[in-house]
Amino acid sequence: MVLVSLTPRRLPLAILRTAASHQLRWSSAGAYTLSTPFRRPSTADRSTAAAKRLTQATPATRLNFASVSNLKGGVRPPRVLITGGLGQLGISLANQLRSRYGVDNVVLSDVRKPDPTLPIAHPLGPFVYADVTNYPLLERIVVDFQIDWVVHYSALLSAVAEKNPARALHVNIQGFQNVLELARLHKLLVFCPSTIGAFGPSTPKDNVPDITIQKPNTIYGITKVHTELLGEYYHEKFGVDFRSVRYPGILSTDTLPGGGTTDYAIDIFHQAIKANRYECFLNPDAKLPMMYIDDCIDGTIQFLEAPSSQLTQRVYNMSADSFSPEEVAAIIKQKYAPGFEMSYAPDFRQAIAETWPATLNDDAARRDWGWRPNLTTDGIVEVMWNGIAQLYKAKPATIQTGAVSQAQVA
Ligand SMILES: NC(=O)C1=CN([C@@H]2O[C@H](COP(=O)(O)OP(=O)(O)OC[C@H]3O[C@@H](n4cnc5c(N)ncnc54)[C@H](O)[C@@H]3O)[C@@H](O)[C@H]2O)C=CC1
Ligand SMILES: CC(=O)[C@H](N)C(=O)O
Repeated sequence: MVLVSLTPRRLPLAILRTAASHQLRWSSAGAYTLSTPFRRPSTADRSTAAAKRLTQATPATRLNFASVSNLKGGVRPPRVLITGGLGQLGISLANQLRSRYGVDNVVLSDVRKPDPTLPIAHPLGPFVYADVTNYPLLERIVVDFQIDWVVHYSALLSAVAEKNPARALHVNIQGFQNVLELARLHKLLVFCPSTIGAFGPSTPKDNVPDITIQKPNTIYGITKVHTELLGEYYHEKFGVDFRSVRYPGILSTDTLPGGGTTDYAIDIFHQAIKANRYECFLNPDAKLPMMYIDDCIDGTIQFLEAPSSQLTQRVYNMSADSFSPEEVAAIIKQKYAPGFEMSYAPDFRQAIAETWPATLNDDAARRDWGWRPNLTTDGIVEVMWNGIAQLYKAKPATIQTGAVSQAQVA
């Protein structure tokens, strides 16, 4: 894989190229508009390539960037920095945003070197090293690349954080504070996800609303409550366009989970397809909110592009469906692998799962910015099974399995 960095001198050319070759059009109103307004794809769409789906023109309605972002006059698409960009979510978001805004307008950053087997759709797009705890380095990237939006994905997830609390505090708290300060000084839109882990043992279990008791007892949860509160503070006090959603556990086929409590829901498919058995680190009835990655990424883009004036709050629950290990195992056994055997050896992650909600209420996200998931449990299991089975058929040698998350938290 060859990676190039985009220098500021190349930016105007990059923008022109983007406008010419992608879906951007110069409108009579004197603004670049995106001829494909964000459209939530139907389930049927999912058989076609994501990039193709997002670049098909539907000229009837047009998105003027001026209405959705901090861009002056809406004269160009946003330039986006994704921190933690090589993680489970960053790669998928970058693939979609690069199809939508132009490859050079989406800068990926991380502290690890991109592995050629990662499913990066545009490997020649800009990639930079950025430790989010290093403020001057982050500022340099924001200035050099003339960044407008930061999607701040760098974080240690629940299980990894619990094993290394000091590091989690540093990365999750210092990293976010750095991004917020940059947003204040350089007028950036900041999206930083929160999680179901921002709730705790005293939160109600079911149909959990946006505003409720939040007293998590994990380091991860504590750092995410800090994210929510500090982001809201910067919004109120300094007018920073801070946005956050509480993601549930996200399931993906071609990117691996980073060491969380919900990782079993991906591992189970790898092990079922390879060995027809799985030992789960949560109890059979540990029901948690879950979502397929396409819904997560589509919803995130929809939220990023929503006019700020439409948002009645800065942090939203975002839900698709909920299931427990025994429920997903039953579907696998019934529909895909009759001989599949599931056993249970709950570890410290069970104690974390017990403090998280089983179901979320996301009415406000649906009302304010039109959030709708496409897939519920049966659909999620179907795309996971088919997608991972396909991976093993196509290129088994390159697949790192679900054991990765076990190793990370050992
Ligand atoms: N994947 C999920 O199920 C959920 C994720 N989230 C949140 O979404 C965000 C992204 O999550 P994932 O992609 O799943 O995580 P991940 O663990 O797969 O990726 C995180 C990335 O951050 C990078 N990173 C670690 N320390 C760093 C540092 N000091 N500087 C810069 N980068 C650093 C890692 O190298 C990694 O590539 C996180 O904030 C997470 O809390 C929230 C709920 C669910
Ligand atoms: C739900 C999350 O935040 C993440 N997947 C984790 O399990 O830590």
